[in-house]
Amino acid sequence: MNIIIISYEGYLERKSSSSFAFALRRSKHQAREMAQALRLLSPPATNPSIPKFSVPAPPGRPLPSFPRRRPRALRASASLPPPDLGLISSDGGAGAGAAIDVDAVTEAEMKENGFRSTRRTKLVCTIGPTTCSAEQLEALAVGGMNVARVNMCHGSREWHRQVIRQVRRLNEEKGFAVAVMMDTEGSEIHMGDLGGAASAKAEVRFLDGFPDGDIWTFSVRAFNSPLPERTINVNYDGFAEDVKVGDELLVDGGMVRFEVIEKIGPDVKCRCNDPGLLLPRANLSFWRNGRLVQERNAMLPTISSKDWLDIDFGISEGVDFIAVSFVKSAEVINHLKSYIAARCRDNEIAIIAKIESIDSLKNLEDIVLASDGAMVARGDMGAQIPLEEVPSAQQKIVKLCRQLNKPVIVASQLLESMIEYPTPTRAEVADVSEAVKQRADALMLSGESAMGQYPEKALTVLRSVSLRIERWWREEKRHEAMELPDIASSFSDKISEEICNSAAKMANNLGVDALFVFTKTGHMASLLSRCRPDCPVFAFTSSTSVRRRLNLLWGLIPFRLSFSGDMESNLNRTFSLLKARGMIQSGDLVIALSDTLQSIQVMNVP
Ligand SMILES: Nc1ncnc2c1ncn2[C@@H]1O[C@H](COP(=O)(O)OP(=O)(O)O)[C@@H](O)[C@H]1O
Ligand SMILES: C=C(OP(=O)(O)O)C(=O)O
Ligand SMILES: [K+]
Ligand SMILES: [Mg+2]
Repeated sequence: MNIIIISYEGYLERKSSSSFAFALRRSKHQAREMAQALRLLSPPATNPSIPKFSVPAPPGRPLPSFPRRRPRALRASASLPPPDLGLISSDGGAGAGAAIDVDAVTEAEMKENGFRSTRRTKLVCTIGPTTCSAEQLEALAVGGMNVARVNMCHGSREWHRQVIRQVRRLNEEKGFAVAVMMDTEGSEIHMGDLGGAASAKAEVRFLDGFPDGDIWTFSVRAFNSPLPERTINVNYDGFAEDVKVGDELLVDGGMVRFEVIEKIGPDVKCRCNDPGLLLPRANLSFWRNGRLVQERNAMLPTISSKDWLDIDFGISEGVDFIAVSFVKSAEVINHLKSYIAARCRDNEIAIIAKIESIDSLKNLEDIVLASDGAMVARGDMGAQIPLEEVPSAQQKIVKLCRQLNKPVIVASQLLESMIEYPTPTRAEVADVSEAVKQRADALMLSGESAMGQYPEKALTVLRSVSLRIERWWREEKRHEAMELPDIASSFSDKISEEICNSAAKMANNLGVDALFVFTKTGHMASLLSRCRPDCPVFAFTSSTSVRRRLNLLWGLIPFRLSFSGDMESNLNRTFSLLKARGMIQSGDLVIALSDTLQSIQVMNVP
């Protein structure tokens, strides 16, 4: 099949020469004439002088000129208005059956501030005891939560089921498009549940000026509740055999530290060296001579038998993402993907690899390539590599994911102090800004939203810092010259990639208001997001699940809309639907792409 590109009045389209004559519609008459003039309709064998992908300029025709945009009326208030919670998929008066699904929060934000200033960085909130009610979930959705994460380390399956269904109900009834991410427990070592207590304090006192830490027993024995005083259950049977006297035991990535002082059968006695709060089911790791010990626990499978049951549960509840804890190699991701493909009709679950172990850093590129996205899981990573190496690992992972076109989430302790206090530290704000400057796709709250006292305030901080830093980036015009390597695996993908790279560049150079992409699988939308263009990307897809998954990607505003292969009618319908809802205005300058036609078109909204 020979590929040609036709251009007329700001419109470029890719067509196979065989289907070209049929596909031409009346409105493209000029392009046909032009193509004929250039003898593009004859096969290249007889026309070897026309190189592939050359975009011929119409002879004697001036470049299309773009009327200047009308400035958008900006209102003074920068705060997020309450969303219009009306019937969201109504067609806005644009004709029966012409419905479009729009996120209620985004719609309100766009009406208020114009779409140039919508937030590009996506926000993930871990749901826990303080945020699991319908009202609290709604408050987070209104506050900008794009993805709700449930952590299978904690809570019962029934509890998670209620949360997932509540999120779905909110989406259906109130017009949100919050995606659900299930995070596996993994088979790493962790503490038991503290016999029901919310937390316990491990302390260090001073006797005659010398530190004297509490002695705690970490045991693999099964206890009847209540647990004996200062006793912690450990979930891994090999624990007591694997640790040695003198080892350092890190709880929760080093938030509390102990030294192993004695082993008595299944009991390991430890003295607290660095005091802190012990939380139920906190992760445990042990270090010897300044290095992480990975003995038999390194042989445990990444996905435990309990994880497989959780994954089945996630599939049956229709989660959008599964985040896999402590990934060591690409193999486990491939295995999980084929498991899901065999059980899930349209392969509708995206797999996020959590980068948190030494092995995952060693095999980073293979793992990221095999996955649909990655998470910089700084909590456990900080217990596996020296803390001072975490920031450079983060930067490396974020950069690699962008290059390989995989969404990346920066997670853990972004606003840790807000678990207890209503205001973040300056250092936390700087950390959030750094992740936004690195242009990560998403930021994640853990304890801040799962069990903290100020979940909505923490989300507000993420939202406002993201908006401010993104604006700063645009105002300073600091287009970073990141090399985006070719990633296409087929010729057709290569075309999509070139179209998206060019469209993003054109969008910046022309100062367009928005990129529109009509996408079936979301792939072309992801390629646009990868370019991090200055303007927002409106992604139209006919699948509700693709739409929810696109919610994780930087700069994308996903809409659900059924569309045809006819770009002209798609665009006309989309324009009138969005205009009727007050989301775009006549005169807005738009670049529209389609992945079925592999086309690119520059135009003003009529
Ligand atoms: N479903 C839940 N039920 C109870 N507590 C939870 C739940 N999810 C999270 N939490 C609490 O929030 C804290 C932070 O969540 P997260 O970072 O996801 O877990 P972890 O601290 O185990 O890595 C947890 O330590 C736990 O105390
Ligand atoms: C996100 C992380 O994983 P989890 O909260 O499940 O331990 C982390 O370790 O940073
Ligand atoms: K987890
Ligand atoms: Mg972790």
